[in-house]
Amino acid sequence: MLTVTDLNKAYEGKTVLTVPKLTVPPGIHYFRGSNGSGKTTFLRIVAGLLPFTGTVLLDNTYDSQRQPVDYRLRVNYAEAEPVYPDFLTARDLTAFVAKAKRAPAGQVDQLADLLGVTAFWTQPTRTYSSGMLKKLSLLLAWLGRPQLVLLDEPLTTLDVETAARLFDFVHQQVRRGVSVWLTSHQDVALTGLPITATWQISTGTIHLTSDAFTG
Ligand SMILES: Nc1ncnc2c1ncn2[C@@H]1O[C@H](COP(=O)(O)OP(=O)(O)OP(=O)(O)O)[C@@H](O)[C@H]1O
Repeated sequence: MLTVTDLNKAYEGKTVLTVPKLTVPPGIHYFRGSNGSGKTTFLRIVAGLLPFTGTVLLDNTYDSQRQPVDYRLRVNYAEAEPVYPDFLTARDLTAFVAKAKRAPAGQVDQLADLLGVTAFWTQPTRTYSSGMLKKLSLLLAWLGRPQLVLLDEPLTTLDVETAARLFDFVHQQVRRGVSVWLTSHQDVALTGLPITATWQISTGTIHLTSDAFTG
């Protein structure tokens, strides 16, 4: 469903990631790697948020750089450590992203209830704990009708009850055909999700480590 070709990413002239060719089928994909290996860089590239050279193509149709609007309607991303303008509330940010992502009616309320964001809906984000910021970022990542949702470290700072509800919801979405990629320094088995394949990011590139492809 997603193909990466001739990817090269450098920061300040120093290459951190080189991926000659990578094809990731639908399903739940786990990207692991040590600190600084390039997981966030890779997810941000796939999310269409970082400049790079090469091609990222969704479903052999949507090029992240040539058709950024169509592409980003289909690929959503939740940051590992979300940062928002501190005067905005969950309600403000959700309204903005819901419009951009063309969220269907009722979706915002459903997700806000699921993730417990309703409890601090009108508070400015400067008053949020790290877990509250995480819940908001996870809500934003499901808005619209994404085909691929990228979750960077979804387990960190999330309370156990919310995590259970989130991963139950993720599993439902996967059964409906949505693909999910995630990174985690914690045991990914904690998500309870059936992982399609695990990928290792190291020495500046990406390799498949286990190939279940059961999805
Ligand atoms: N804005 C930046 N400017 C310069 N170098 C950067 C920048 N962002 C990341 N890097 C470098 O790119 C490499 C990959 O970083 P990245 O954040 O993608 O790693 P990561 O695998 O997500 O790490 P972690 O597990 O610690 O979150 C690191 O060497 C890092 O120092």
